[in-house]
Amino acid sequence: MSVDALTVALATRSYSLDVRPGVARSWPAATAVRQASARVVVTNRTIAALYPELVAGTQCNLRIELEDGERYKTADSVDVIHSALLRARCDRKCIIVAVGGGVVGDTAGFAAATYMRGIPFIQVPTTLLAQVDSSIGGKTAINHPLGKNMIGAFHQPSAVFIDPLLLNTLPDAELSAGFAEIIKHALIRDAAYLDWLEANSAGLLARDPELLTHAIRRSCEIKAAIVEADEFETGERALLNLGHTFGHALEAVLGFGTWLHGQAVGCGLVLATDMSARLGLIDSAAVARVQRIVSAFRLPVRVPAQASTSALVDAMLLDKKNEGGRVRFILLEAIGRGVIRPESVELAAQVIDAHR
Ligand SMILES: NC(=O)c1ccc[n+]([C@@H]2O[C@H](COP(=O)([O-])OP(=O)(O)OC[C@H]3O[C@@H](n4cnc5c(N)ncnc54)[C@H](O)[C@@H]3O)[C@@H](O)[C@H]2O)c1
Ligand SMILES: O=C(O)C(=O)C[C@@H](O)[C@H](O)[C@H](O)COP(=O)(O)O
Ligand SMILES: [Zn+2]
Repeated sequence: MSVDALTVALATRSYSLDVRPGVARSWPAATAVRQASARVVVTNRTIAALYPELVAGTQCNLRIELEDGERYKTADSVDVIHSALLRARCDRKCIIVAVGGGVVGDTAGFAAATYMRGIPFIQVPTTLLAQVDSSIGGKTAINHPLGKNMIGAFHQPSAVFIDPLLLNTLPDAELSAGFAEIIKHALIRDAAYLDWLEANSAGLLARDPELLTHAIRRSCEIKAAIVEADEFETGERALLNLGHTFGHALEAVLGFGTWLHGQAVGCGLVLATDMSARLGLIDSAAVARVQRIVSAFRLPVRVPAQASTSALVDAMLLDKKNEGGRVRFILLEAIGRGVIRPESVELAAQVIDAHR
């Protein structure tokens, strides 16, 4: 496996994405960590049991273990973090180190964004999904009972340590979930990457280290470039939401944690491609192809019966991309080329019904 450092170069500052086997252990050496008044590791019980050396020891002044799961990506968990920081008298120079998947990263990141109006944090992502997507770009959020990621802030990490070796312990379903975001990156930006993913699905699912490292690197490059161009999602960053208008609605309607985020996004990618075909933007052969690829990575492609179409449409009406009462969808003009368009929810409802 190769050694790679990528950079996210924002208008105001830059930070590195260090992609390397074993790099997770070097988070205490990061400049931001060395300069901090105290180091607060936020993780969950599963990670703390699997990787005690990453989340304890002399490098860590305080460790906060959250409950594991999407249903704990809540205001209560943020309160647990804030209360622990206050009890330990942490000042504005302390740093939060998020060691975990997207749930830990989003929750700890939002706690960092809001504690004393903002303290620094770094990301040590431990799932494939977090390594290719959620640890990069500074979107932090918690869920509200009425909608996904409804309460949040843009707060960029000071550094990201991406260690592919941590994926050895990841359950198969969680690995597959990460591929939903990877397929998304290919669909919006890089047709050749999709060809490569299609040709290498078996090796990637078998966790071939060379293939996995290539996918992590390519996805990080795509996400970093989009975030650099549009940090606060005033334009093209919304492309990273391909599959999410449907996906977030599925997560909320099924109940947070019933489907993994990646599973909901996988199904959402098929629905968004079908919607694009119905609008004449893309060939209908693309729908069958995207469905085949999503299935090959062991992700769902059918909308479950318990999520009614009307409930899904109601959830889509709450999407953060909506403007002036119009639902904005991310669609495909071609494989490798995403586009953002307001469209009717009636068409979205037809698409949902066609994929029961
Ligand atoms: N901020 C963003 O830009 C962004 C992007 C994509 C997704 N997200 C969010 O990320 C969340 C999903 O993240 P996720 O897929 O990482 O789920 P997750 O954080 O729930 O982690 C998945 C499961 O794997 C376990 N786990 C983590 N690392 C492990 C390891 N190395 N070995 C064994 N088990 C491990 C976790 O304890 C958990 O049970 C969603 O809430 C989603 O909304 C945010
Ligand atoms: O970074 C982004 O921008 C994304 O949209 C990445 C998505 O994969 C991620 O799930 C994100 O949290 C969704 O953002 P939201 O604004 O729709 O809540
Ligand atoms: Zn996502």
